[in-house]
Amino acid sequence: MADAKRTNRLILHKTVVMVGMMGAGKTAVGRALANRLAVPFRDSDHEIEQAANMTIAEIFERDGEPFFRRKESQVIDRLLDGTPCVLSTGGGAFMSADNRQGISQKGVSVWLDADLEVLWNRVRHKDTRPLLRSADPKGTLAALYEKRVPLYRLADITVTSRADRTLDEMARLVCDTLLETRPDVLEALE
Ligand SMILES: Nc1ncnc2c1ncn2[C@@H]1O[C@H](COP(=O)(O)OP(=O)(O)O)[C@@H](O)[C@H]1O
Ligand SMILES: O=C(O)C1=C[C@@H](OP(=O)(O)O)[C@@H](O)[C@H](O)C1
Ligand SMILES: [Mg+2]
Repeated sequence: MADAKRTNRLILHKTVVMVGMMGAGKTAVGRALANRLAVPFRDSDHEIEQAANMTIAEIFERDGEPFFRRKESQVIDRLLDGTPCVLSTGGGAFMSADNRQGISQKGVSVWLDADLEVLWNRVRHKDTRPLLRSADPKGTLAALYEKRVPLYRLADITVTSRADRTLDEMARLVCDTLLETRPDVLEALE
């Protein structure tokens, strides 16, 4: 596997869509994975922020969450129709049945599965996530976790994100799992 990376002979046939809770590492691992696969990296939150010239928090505040969700679905649809890339979504994107359908038809979903403590430790120091701007952010995160995990389980591939795994280790694990289980998505040329 390491050789395949070194000789740059990995061919990505379908877009890899990172899903999971806030703090799971979708953005950071997605970027490392794109680098490893030598394909473009896209992040739906970043695309929305750029198009609106506003932060996610400002969009939530001014236009509301339903507006944000519509933009999110549009961005995901558009990027799934482009050349294969790594696409990191926001934590709520996989809750929509329409988004899940588009992702499974045109790409492959990878759930970064982290437990609540790991997630909390990764999001607690930042106030950029509007849904966690509550009186009890840890309780809010826990409630979202309970509600969302059954849907994340529907993802095509699951990779466990433990506290002791680095970003590069995570990217390698996702890459190796795709190579082993999804030759229709990722191919290593001899
Ligand atoms: N496997 C990991 N090892 C170390 N730090 C990580 C790991 N995964 C995520 N992080 C860190 O946790 C924070 C949240 O990650 P991020 O990629 O923004 O998550 P998400 O996009 O899923 O909300 C970032 O500071 C990121 O660098
Ligand atoms: O879980 C969610 O509903 C959200 C997660 C965020 O992205 P990350 O999961 O990348 O933090 C961002 O899309 C928005 O704040 C809403
Ligand atoms: Mg992110």
